[in-house]
Formats: sequence, structure tokens, C-alpha cells
Amino acid sequence: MSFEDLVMNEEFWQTLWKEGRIGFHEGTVNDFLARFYSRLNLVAGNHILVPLCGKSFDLDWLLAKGLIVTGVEFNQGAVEEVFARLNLTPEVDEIGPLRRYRSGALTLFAGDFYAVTSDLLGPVDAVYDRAAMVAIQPETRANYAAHVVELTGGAQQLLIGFDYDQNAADGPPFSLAQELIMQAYGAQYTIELLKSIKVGGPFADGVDADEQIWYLQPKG
Ligand SMILES: C[S@@+](CC[C@H](N)C(=O)[O-])C[C@H]1O[C@@H](n2cnc3c(N)ncnc32)[C@H](O)[C@@H]1O
Repeated sequence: MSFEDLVMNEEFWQTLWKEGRIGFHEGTVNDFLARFYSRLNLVAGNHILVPLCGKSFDLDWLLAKGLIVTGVEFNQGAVEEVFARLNLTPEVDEIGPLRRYRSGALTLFAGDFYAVTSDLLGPVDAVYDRAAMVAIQPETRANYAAHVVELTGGAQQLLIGFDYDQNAADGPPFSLAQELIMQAYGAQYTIELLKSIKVGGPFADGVDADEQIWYLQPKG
């Protein structure tokens, strides 16, 4: 990704947060996560990475499962809100361009996902991607996928995205049909559709979309 792309991308998201245009934020745990979490076969103490986490209540839900949870999010206010609602007072330090907030099993990095390194994360058992890959511009999607794989050693994933006619509406969320997931992750993972439902929520009237949850299993 060029520096220019990166800056434009960050400005775009910071503007949405500043203006409160965060229709992607759900007021409760994601239904697909609650229904299909068991597929990850995680136990308390396992470490899950939540890229582009926003201020999602999925973070709280994963913590309540006893997991070690690490999220990454551009918007510092969103990160601080998560700790506040959990009644946690984080330790905060600066690591290069990232600001790291830590309390107990929860670590959130405020900053650019591409600045996070595998050394900062340590071993990762699973990735939970809800509306993260679909938030990435299609031209840079391969970079995103490569970074996820590099950070986690290709850990298993639950991936929640949308599939719709990209000509009928602009992203984000960008459409993520199976072949696009295959292009990005097919070398490392087998890809299984767990559930697909029709949705209208984040889309303009008249655009049919499917919300889908995928299980990405590392190959051999
Ligand atoms: C569509 S939202 C999804 C948020 C969250 N996963 C949820 O389900 O509510 C995408 C989020 O990713 C953040 N974001 C986008 N690109 C990022 C990047 N390169 N590094 C860190 N955060 C990023 C945005 O600020 C935004 O909050």
C-alpha cells in the first residue's frame, strides 16, 4: 500500500467516527459469532486477534469466554470506549506509531493494523474478522490478507462478510464473494461457508446482499 493510500484510508475512517457515521457498529454481540464460535474449538487462555475491531461488543463477548483478546483499530476514542464500558483502566504505552492499551486479557492497539508486528502479538490461536476484510479497499485486500497470515502464522479464522453486486452499490463494505476470499487466502486455507443470510441493513434500497460467515481452516 502506498503512503498516500494509507493516509486517505485513515482519513476516511476517522471522518466516519468523528461524524458518528458508524452504522457498522452493532449494539450487541454479532449473531453469527455467537452461533458459530464453537467451530474454533478454543479454550480459555487461547489468544484471538480481532483486526479492525472498532468498539465492537464482540470484544467483550470473547473476553467473557476466557480468551486473551487483541484488537486493532484506527480510532483512539473507540478503543478508550471499550475499556471504559468494561470498567477497566488500561496501561497505555506508545510503540512507534501505535498506542497500546492493556488491561488483564484485553489489549487494543490504537493505530494502523499494518504497523502491528508478530513480535508485538505473540502466538495467535484464531482470527475473528467481522467487517474487517470487507472494509479494505479491493486493491489492497491481498496486502491485508498477507499481513493477517504473517501476523498469526496462518491461524484459523471466522470471517464475516457481505456478497452483493458491486456495480449496484459502492463500498465499504466491499463485496466479498467466495472467489475473492479464495484469491486472498486460498493458498493457506480451505474455505467453508457456514451460513448465508439475506440482509438489507448496510445497503441502499434495492441492493440484495448476503451476509456470510466463513470458516478458514489452515491447510495441512
Ligand atoms: C466496518 S468497521 C468494522 C468494525 C468492527 N469490526 C465491527 O464489527 O464493528 C471497520 C473498522 O476498521 C477500522 N480500520 C480500517 N482500516 C484500518 C487499519 N488499516 N488499521 C486499523 N483500523 C482500521 C475503521 O476505523 C473501522 O472502525
